[in-house]
Amino acid sequence: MIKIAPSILSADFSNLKDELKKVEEGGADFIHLDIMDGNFVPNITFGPPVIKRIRNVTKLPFDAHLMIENPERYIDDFVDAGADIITVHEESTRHLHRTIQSIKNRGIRAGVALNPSTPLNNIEYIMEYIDMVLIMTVNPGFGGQSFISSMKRKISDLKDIIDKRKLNIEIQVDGGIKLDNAREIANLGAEILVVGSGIFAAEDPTEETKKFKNI
Ligand SMILES: O=C(CO)[C@@H](O)[C@H](O)COP(=O)(O)O
Ligand SMILES: [Fe+2]
Repeated sequence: MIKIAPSILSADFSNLKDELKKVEEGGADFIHLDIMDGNFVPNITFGPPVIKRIRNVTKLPFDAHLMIENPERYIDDFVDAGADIITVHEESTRHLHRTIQSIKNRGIRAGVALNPSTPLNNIEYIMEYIDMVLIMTVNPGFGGQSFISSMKRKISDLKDIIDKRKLNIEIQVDGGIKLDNAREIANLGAEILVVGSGIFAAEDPTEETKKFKNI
């Protein structure tokens, strides 16, 4: 079954506890946390203190998507706050291998995210060290954008590479995923779908999460 990671970027921040409960009840597999620094991306969101607070209100694993420059400076803070997976952008650090090592050394899962224009080649030599690749299907920074259709080929190319090299890597896809394109994206090889506005802008996020689980 497809794994669903609701992104709280589109949730009601004044009522995060209830928002988390709603998607947990709907069968969400992860909580996707979009961390933005106003530098790597134009938007600013939240950081470790918020994560630490919400860690107590759900048992779901926290999937932290760091859209920040030089994320190596903050790995320990995010692990200490309760992140179970940390994904860093390939474009955000000069020393990707070292950054991945510092995530793995803390005993959690490491992912690498690629902006739409970043080729898969850029992660060729570090793939054996990571647990997940996040294919961005919008430009990072905001929820509610449209899926960039040329990313479909990127997802299936990544799936081929993983299969050919027999790597143990999950493919996560993030941006513009709605009920009407989710099945197609899953069929290309995506195993974890991040859904923000598609769940939290809906009237009933619990029911919407169930629908995504059943695509
Ligand atoms: O990382 C990001 C945006 O930078 C995403 O996780 C979005 O939050 C997904 O939102 P939708 O496109 O599903 O509304
Ligand atoms: Fe994200």
